[in-house]
Amino acid sequence: MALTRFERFLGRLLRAVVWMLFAAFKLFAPQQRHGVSRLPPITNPLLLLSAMQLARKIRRKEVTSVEVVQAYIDRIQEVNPLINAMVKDRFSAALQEAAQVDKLIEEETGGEEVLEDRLPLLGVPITVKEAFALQGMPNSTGLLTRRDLISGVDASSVALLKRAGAIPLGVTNCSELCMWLESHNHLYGITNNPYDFERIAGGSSGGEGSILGAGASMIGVGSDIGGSIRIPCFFNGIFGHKPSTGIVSNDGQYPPASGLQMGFLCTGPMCRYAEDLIPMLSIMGGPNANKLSLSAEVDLKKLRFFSVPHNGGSHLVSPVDAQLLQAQKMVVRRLEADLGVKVQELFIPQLKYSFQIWGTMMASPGKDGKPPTTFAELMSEGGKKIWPVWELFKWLLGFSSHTIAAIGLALVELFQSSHPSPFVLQQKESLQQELEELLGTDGVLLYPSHPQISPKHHHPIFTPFNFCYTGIFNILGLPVTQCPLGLSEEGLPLGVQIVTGKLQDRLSLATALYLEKAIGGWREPGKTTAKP
Ligand SMILES: CCCCCCCC/C=C\CCCCCCCC(N)=O
Repeated sequence: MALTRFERFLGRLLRAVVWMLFAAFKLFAPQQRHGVSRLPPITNPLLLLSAMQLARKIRRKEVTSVEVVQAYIDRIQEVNPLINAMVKDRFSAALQEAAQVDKLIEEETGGEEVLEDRLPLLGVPITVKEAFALQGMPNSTGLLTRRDLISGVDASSVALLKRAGAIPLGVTNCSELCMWLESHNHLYGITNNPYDFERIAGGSSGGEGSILGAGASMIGVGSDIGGSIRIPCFFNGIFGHKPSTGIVSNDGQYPPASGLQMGFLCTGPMCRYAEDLIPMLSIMGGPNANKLSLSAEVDLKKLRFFSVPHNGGSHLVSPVDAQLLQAQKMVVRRLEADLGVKVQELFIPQLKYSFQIWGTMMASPGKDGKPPTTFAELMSEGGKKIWPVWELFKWLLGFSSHTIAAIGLALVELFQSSHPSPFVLQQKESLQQELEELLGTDGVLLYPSHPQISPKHHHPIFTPFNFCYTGIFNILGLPVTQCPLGLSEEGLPLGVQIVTGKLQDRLSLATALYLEKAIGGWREPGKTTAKP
């Protein structure tokens, strides 16, 4: 049973309405104006080292932690007024902690190896998405009603990074309730893309994406239930990893997942240099990281590679940008030339239903039979669930404390059927089986990160389903590494998702490391406009 004619008609109607709204928006939307159009260049060479290189230098006393932390504070102070990525800092506490680190290193008698083993990130600064609890910092997730909430403890993943010696510099912006492609809310405002301030930094971990892309942080913590690590990593030209389900604890982030969503939400690392992904994942995963055999050597020549260029033409989703298709082809050529492997191009028809699969599974009750918390409940004010239609009315008059994206999601929820379509469930099952068989323990799949290069601010309102290029892998529980692939003709980041079988994270991580060397990885914004 395929989609009914009525469902297809509804899809087309929706597209027509969206394009009419988009045309009206283009005509009347106010343009953002910035005095400065480019990010200032990076002048301090410390900002161009990976976390692993810096940690080594700090341990060897080649540089002090205070110098490194101060370098990052200076860079944040220089760029944050332009990108609005960090929403609350803890600079003086971070400098004090850095001074303690330097003292500890001075007094350590066991040698560098002891420190490396016990405290692999000793003295290295880090940034954290505001949706995670970080002691002493706000944890509003962009909700005005949570504006005074200060975390008393750390989220599990943040605690593990701190225990490894990392020094948090502050928390970064996200979309309202972490459920949108753009990082915008009425508490902190909108985050800009460091490559073009008129474009989005992505969401929901967009503050992390932007601050990392701007060279004002080198490692950060993000979360992803539909692409919230991978979309901002893609738009800001950095690396990110959505781990296999169940490896990194999701405790201590808001909102908590409910229903089946607990199995789709993943916490993971975001960083500028690929070599930091594995150490961060090992730390953030705690004992669970052992399931991934991250230290086992990967011989890329022995892997089977596949490339899927698009989702087969869903009418809800934009076609994949020609420059992204070209970049993915270039990766295929490099893999074939450098490694002598044959990359097989595939079309997987079930991917066309990615959004329907994601939507159905996200709305499903958990194993305990309880339905997930509704978006309107999460948006509640003074303990009362909001009324989406009333909220829309308020928004039109400029009185709502919520973004149009959050209101839109609460409205869509009203029309969601409580009876999942058997056709969609069947597509999900067959896709899961096909991909698990295809990838096994040695398969690597290349898939676009998103059909579009970073859009202009607010434009995702007209293309809300595009996120399903990333969201589908949350439902399937597969690990994905987001890898940058140079810049477009307009100087905006290109990229690709690298997908592997469950618990085979080391394969996509090794492929990303290779591609960083082959293609160049993160590029400093405003410096070069280079095609891949
Ligand atoms: C104002 C327009 C709103 C229309 C809403 C249309 C429905 C689209 C459904 C879901 C969009 C969710 C986007 C999720 C982005 C990433 C989420 C994440 N935390 O990983």
